[in-house]
Amino acid sequence: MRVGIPVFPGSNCDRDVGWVVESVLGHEAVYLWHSERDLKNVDCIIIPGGFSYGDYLRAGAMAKISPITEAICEFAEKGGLVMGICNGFQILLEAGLLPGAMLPNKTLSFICKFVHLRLENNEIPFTRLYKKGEVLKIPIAHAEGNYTCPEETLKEIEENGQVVVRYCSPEGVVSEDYNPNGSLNNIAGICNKRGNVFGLMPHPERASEAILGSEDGLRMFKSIVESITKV
Ligand SMILES: NC(=O)CC[C@H](N)C(=O)O
Repeated sequence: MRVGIPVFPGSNCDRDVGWVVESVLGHEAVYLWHSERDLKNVDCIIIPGGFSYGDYLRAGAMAKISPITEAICEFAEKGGLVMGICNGFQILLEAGLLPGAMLPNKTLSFICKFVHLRLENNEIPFTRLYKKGEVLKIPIAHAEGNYTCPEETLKEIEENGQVVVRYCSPEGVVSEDYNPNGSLNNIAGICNKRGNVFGLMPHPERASEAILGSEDGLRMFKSIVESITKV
């Protein structure tokens, strides 16, 4: 399988995602430079974390108009699988592939730590190897992860099952005490209505090997592989 990993000036998790794809899973990572429009026949796209274009204006606001993002939007419209991690999620929001927007964290600081997530939807291609209600330990590292959207959108995404992961306690309790950044309804990741585009603030690639303190993120990558190779 060929996994496309877009690289923007300021991306800093592209090689980490590439490591998981190649060294942990044994698939091919294809790096796609931001000024290219050719997706090089990849099977799926994983937009990595980082600070695309220095997070100027707003995180993801400049990346949304780069040629590679236009190509990714066309790929997603045709049903291609696109996952955005952290800055990748911010780019998907800015590009309109996912609903809502990010505000600065409620603490107004950069937060880098392990958090717990409750898996709310295991019926999309990115989470099929998890159990619904499972608690995952995966780290966050961001300054703009405070998810917001209009009230009607929130109602819609909740009713459609588009909230895929939520910040929670180690026991799986969702409460304000375990909301690191102020996100509405403790939202950590959402998908589009069709389920082929998924964005999350936590970094599954940083929780894909035991030596990193958790392997709970690995099944997201394995789920994508399975969805593509075993449809
Ligand atoms: N880890 C990342 O992707 C970086 C975070 C992001 N650009 C922010 O600070 O909000």
